[in-house]
Amino acid sequence: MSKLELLPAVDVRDGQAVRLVHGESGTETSYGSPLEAALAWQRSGAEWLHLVDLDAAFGTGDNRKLIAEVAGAMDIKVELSGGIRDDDTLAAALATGCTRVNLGTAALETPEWVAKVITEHGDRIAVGLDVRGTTLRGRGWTRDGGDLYETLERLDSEGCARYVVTDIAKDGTLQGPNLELLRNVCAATDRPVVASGGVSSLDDLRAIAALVPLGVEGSIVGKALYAEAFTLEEALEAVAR
Ligand SMILES: O=C(O)c1ccccc1NCC(=O)[C@H](O)[C@H](O)COP(=O)(O)O
Repeated sequence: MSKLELLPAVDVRDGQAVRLVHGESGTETSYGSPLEAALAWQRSGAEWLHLVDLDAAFGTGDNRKLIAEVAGAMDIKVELSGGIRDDDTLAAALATGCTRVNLGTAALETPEWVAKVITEHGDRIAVGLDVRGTTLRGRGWTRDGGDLYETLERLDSEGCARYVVTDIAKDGTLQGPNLELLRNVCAATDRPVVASGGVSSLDDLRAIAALVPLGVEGSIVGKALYAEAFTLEEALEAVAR
């Protein structure tokens, strides 16, 4: 059985590494330099970094230069998210050398473009399914964007390689992941799923790791690491077997 991949998160707002609650603008707690945070996760043994440009996601500008600097400084794999919605933003994201990008809003608002870039870039494209209940949210999670399972069926048929599934109600709250949502999404698709939102403890990570046989491939971890609920070394050890 494969082990669960862990993706420590660095979410960037106004040049700073921050954590949000429910992904809401205005709830930021700042954790300083994004580059320092990313390098710290790399030194701690991370194999992946989940890097988010929150300003690009919210439409309040972007941190493009800084994001490219952070991605370029990494020796590990990088998943890049936030505001990637057209040819220009996709080209800039891919040019950072990241392993893959995570499209959110575009999958809801410009499905033809997303189908095209899935065909062009294969598994360098993942789609973020950010939900409240079973309703998808776009534009930095501020607008409704359709039904989770209908969208999943469409993206599957277009060849989408993997999904990053976030329960917004859990995100940044340290309330534990939505395991039922993860099980339901895994039952609806044969593509790998990356879990996101709510991880609070090593037991949460073990519970997500138990879903690997169902199709969960990885878990993003944000707030719990910054709040020092556990160390990344402990997390990697917890999911190593
Ligand atoms: O990923 C995005 O595009 C995004 C857009 C708007 C608000 C938040 C966004 N991402 C947040 C994350 O990816 C978090 O880092 C991740 O879900 C970790 O959550 P947690 O472990 O609960 O801090």
